Amino acid sequence: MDHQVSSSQSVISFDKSPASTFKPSHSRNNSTGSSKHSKQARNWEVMEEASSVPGSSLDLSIPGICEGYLMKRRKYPLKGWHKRYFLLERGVLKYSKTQQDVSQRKLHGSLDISMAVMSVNKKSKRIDLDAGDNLYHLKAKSSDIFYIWLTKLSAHRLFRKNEAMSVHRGVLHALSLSQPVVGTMTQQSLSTVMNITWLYSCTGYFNLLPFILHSLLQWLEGSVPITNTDLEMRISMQNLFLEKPKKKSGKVGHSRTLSRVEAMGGMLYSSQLPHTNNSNMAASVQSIPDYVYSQLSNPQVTSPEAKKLHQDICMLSQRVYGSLKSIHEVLTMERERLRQAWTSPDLRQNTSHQLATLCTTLSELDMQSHLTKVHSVSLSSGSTEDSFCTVCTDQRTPSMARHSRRAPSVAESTAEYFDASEVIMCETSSEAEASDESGLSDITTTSNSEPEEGHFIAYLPFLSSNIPGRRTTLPSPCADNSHIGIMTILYNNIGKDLSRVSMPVALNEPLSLLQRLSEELEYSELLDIANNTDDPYQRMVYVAAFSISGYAWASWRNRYKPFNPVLGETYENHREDRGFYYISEQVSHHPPISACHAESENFTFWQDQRWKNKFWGKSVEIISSGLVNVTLPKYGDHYEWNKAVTCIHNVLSQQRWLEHYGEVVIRNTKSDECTCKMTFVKSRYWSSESSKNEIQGVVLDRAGEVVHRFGGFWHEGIFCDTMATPTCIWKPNVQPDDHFQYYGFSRYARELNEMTADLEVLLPPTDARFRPDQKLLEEGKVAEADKKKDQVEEKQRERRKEMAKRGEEHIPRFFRNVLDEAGREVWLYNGTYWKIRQDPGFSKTENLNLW
Ligand SMILES: CC(C)CCC[C@@H](C)[C@H]1CC[C@H]2[C@@H]3CC=C4C[C@@H](O)CC[C@]4(C)[C@H]3CC[C@]12C
Repeated sequence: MDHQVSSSQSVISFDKSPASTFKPSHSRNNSTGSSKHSKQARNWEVMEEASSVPGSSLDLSIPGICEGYLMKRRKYPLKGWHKRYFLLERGVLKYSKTQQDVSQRKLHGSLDISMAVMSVNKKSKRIDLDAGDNLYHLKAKSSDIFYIWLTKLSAHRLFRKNEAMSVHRGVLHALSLSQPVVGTMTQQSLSTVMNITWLYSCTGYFNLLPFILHSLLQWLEGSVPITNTDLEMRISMQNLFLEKPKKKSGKVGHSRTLSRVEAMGGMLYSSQLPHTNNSNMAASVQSIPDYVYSQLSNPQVTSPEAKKLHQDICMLSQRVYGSLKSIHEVLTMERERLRQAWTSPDLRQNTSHQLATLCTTLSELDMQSHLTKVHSVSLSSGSTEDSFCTVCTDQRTPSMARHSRRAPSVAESTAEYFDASEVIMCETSSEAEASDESGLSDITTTSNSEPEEGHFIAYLPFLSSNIPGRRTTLPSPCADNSHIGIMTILYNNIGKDLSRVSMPVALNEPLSLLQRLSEELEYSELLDIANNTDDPYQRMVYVAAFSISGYAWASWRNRYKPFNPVLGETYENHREDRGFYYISEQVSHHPPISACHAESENFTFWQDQRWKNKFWGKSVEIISSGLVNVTLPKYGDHYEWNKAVTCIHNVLSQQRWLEHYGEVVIRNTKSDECTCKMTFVKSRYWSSESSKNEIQGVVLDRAGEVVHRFGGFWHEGIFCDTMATPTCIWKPNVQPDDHFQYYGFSRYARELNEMTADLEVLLPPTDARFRPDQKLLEEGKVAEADKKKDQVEEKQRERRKEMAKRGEEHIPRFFRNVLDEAGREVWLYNGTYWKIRQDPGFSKTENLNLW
């Protein structure tokens, strides 16, 4: 039955102008707004959540099965479509290669469609289902098939919702049975609540569960009543998922009790309603929720049975709440234990011999030998003094240590600035210098060549060092933002470019995207190593590890978004300890483009970040277009690579999580000797947590033969087993214990927005550290920050209008727009920032007044 839809309902009547059958609610925003895209976006419609009238009787009849072939887009990064056999039954869409596979239950995947946002494109006969964790792109061969599926999918969604709603009404009903006449229902009601609770937790809706329990407690304690609409709203918001009970009888368990719930649900519509003191309740179906509500909101309980029921439910709720809390605590502890096991060398040694060898001995020895090499090479590069940016181990005289440094020799501009900053920095004592942070001794002992000279390389990768003089925490912890209805914001702005939507500041972290992008240099030591690795294939492995390391933040940073930089905003990051100078500028506002450039003795790094987002209903995909570039001066290499797709799953809920997927290819434009291909593996719906965030990569020679193989996880580390000895190439730094209270920031991220007295006089006023709303947020003044943010955005709009009036166009100050060899438009650093900073200084030049 190729491309035919079979349905257990013999005739399906459908309307080709589906307005009568379906309720598309919004057009979908598909991109950041090129005209082609917006045209495409107009063809997309987000199907409204199937809704039933509150209080009305629910149609619980099971819609007919629908099955047949559809085209399904292949899983990212694979391109194209393939034919798959689909079966839609009781609101669950399953698929496999053939009908036979489906009937033999050899499934490729399944999706609860009531959990999914459904968007359709009638023109291209496409149906997209986004269930947050799982995304299906489907296409029908003909309009007829398209409309049949659409009808069926809508019917099944409604069915699932009604089913959930009926259970919910059962709960309300059970709770309402506080009248003496139904006092005998106590046990039943309790087990109903128990089982609903169990079901909710089983289906993973921990977020709904505490709400129900909380509301229960509040109600029982006589404070706030549960409102029916509140619960219903939450259920529909969460797309509540409940398996239809199996109608087996006699077995003790949830299926049996559920039948009881159903029976109760049934009772709601029968004439046996409790009505002792409420004559107007009669048997009116419409007014039942009101009745329940009135009971719930009136905790004046009189009968002893009802009191007992209250107490029982109260105790039970508290117990369930308590045990959930302790489960959560145990899981948190377990996670912490695992984290420590991974990071602590002692525990690592206790794990398998192989791991210990891999992680500890080899990696550290290998890294040390590399770094020794790096350092000796740089020392021997014709300089009498240390040409590396090093930090003095003598903590009593940090400024003296700075004096002993000489300018790096690679870039003239860098060197000029370096000298200038030396003088100024030594004159001003920064608050940072007062810090008594230590941690240097650890490092000195592991560095085998430098300590006698009083120097060491500060960027040993596996040993998170406390650089003296930098803050280790933020001025204020982050405010909880879980109450902010992102759903409302997004849905009110459907069809709009999301980057244009102004969001409340409570959703922000106190960093701008320019600062965020500089985090990609957190592990710049990998490039230092690459620039001192003679073997081109090994070199490529380090470059690859560097490209991966720039994604490591994603496990911690899913609750807040960075500030959208204002046009003309800049950000510099001079890291003496890491030896690089980073500068970035917001060069375009719509579409947003952030250009950045970093330079050190061992590498030059630049990229312009243009990204568009695709909002699928539950998840947002961020697709970056600019290439990342790195040159290594010692070998004359110029590497360039694309970025993986970053997906924010469940963007609307607190179960948000980030994933990177796609193929990344690193090419050396100066030589085709070797190429690197990596796959950021997309997690599969049914795969375990432990296989998430995986990366596999190979380094190929000219003939396409594999020379090195590496792999691992972007949140855990990368190993290469084809080197002389299996080597751990990179491992992320340990997160500070209090990271949850501080936006999930790493040590490195906490330092980015730090303003020191010496910096304050050197930075241009356009630097992100001066952005007032961001500063206020950092200090925890959310309301003030919100107000200020509006002002900053308004000022930007005014500036744009003024310029348009004058017929002027904004010209970025430190980057210029050129075409690269492949004809792509790129933004390159014009080399002026550090020069101006040194002479005449930004205080003596004209700067944009951004805020
Ligand atoms: C609703 C809000 C609060 C949820 C949080 C959204 C966060 C996770 C989003 C908002 C903006 C996003 C960033 C936008 C642009 C880029 C550049 C790209 O090259 C890598 C991903 C990166 C860096 C994104 C990472 C994820 C991100 C930080």
